[in-house]
Amino acid sequence: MAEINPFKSLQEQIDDAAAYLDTGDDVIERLKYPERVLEATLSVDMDDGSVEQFQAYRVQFNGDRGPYKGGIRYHPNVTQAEVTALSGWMVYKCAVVDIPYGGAKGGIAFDPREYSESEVERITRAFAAELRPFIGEDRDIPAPDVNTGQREMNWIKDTYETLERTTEPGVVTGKAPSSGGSAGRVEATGRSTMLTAREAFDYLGRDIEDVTVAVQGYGNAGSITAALLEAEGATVVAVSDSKGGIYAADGLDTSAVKTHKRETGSVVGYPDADRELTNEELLTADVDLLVPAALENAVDAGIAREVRADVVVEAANGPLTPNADDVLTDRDVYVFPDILANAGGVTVSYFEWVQNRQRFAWTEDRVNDELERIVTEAFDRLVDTYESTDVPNFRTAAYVVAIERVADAFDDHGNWP
Ligand SMILES: NC(=O)C1=CN([C@@H]2O[C@H](COP(=O)(O)OP(=O)(O)OC[C@H]3O[C@@H](n4cnc5c(N)ncnc54)[C@H](O)[C@@H]3O)[C@@H](O)[C@H]2O)C=CC1
Ligand SMILES: O=C(O)CCC(=O)C(=O)O
Repeated sequence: MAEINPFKSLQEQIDDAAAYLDTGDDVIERLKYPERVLEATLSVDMDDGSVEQFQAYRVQFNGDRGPYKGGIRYHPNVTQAEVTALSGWMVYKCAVVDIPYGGAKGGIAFDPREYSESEVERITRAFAAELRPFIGEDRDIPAPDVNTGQREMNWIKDTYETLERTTEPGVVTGKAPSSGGSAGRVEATGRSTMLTAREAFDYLGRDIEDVTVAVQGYGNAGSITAALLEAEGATVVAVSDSKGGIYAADGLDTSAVKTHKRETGSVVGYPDADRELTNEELLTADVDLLVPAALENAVDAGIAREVRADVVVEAANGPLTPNADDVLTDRDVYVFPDILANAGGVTVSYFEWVQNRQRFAWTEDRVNDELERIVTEAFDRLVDTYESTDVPNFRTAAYVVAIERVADAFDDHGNWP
């Protein structure tokens, strides 16, 4: 497959939506490019006494609606183009669910599984020290993404607070509750994916209890989506991770699969599966709902022609190439986009930030109720836009809603010469 630049995909998505908006071309052009890119080379001491260098990025794409917000990814394939796309998707995601943030994203190009815990800590603290002048609870607020979680967020908060000689828990979200993290943040991304799927099948007049599901990627987003869909009565028949997939016609026990992955490092080898699947077999499995929950560009046009699910709900950011999107639209497959379906993560990050600023912790029930309200309202707004305009699909509907909100904020605050 030819390499697809995710930043170009983002720009195409914006252009697709712009055709349905009155927003001026000059504003649309501005909304297609990042405001600021930080690239840092981190020189870090390794356990054996050597020094290794790591490329790190933080892209602040747009701050018209509030402080920059978005996760930090550790992965060998991290590039400036990828981080830029991810930062742009954050802008439109925050706008779709109407929370008061702009968008940013960060990443370090390395595989943390190849390093000791103390090496990962030094790499993270080195990055936090470089980020220090650019972040802050009113400026730019990092959070977890692929291969990062509470541990890394706690280190970033501690490094920042130590260097700034302050306490500012809202400088990052996705922290452990002991460091000011919110109840429900770990589950939040999967919860919004489940809520989007539930609303989608309801909208299509179908019972979630009759739905079979395949989930690509069994990390934070994928495994929680699978568990919450199972709790809603859906049957999760196929899941995968970077080592391969598994299938069980009568349904997998999502919790037992998670335990197996924790103990062995993969879903592969789970003893109660009927058989193993390749990545492509998983994406084209005969199911009602496909949830891509791994990385960008997982589904290209060739795979899209073979997808048998008639509903796709994106837990990952950018899992479909633009051509795959076109193929699925032509085939009348409903795609509910990432900027709605995985927005639960940043929404509960927002709740965490509010709690940090108020020094007042919410209960998990309150977090989940507020999240459900925000996701269902955003879903309804997308449906209204989809039905009242000529947009071809829910992704374009989502960008129409989001771009309008960002452009309004830009218009309202005016421009510098
Ligand atoms: N963690 C969060 O709060 C949020 C995550 N997301 C997005 O969700 C996606 C997954 O992120 P997380 O679950 O946080 O990461 P994670 O690191 O917890 O899990 C990623 C999973 O994807 C699997 N994977 C990687 N390559 C694969 C492949 N080719 N085929 C099948 N599985 C593969 C990995 O083995 C792992 O199980 C990313 O696109 C991320 O940007 C979006 C919103 C928030
Ligand atoms: O929780 C956050 O602030 C951002 C999560 C994230 O990186 C994402 O939604 O892709």
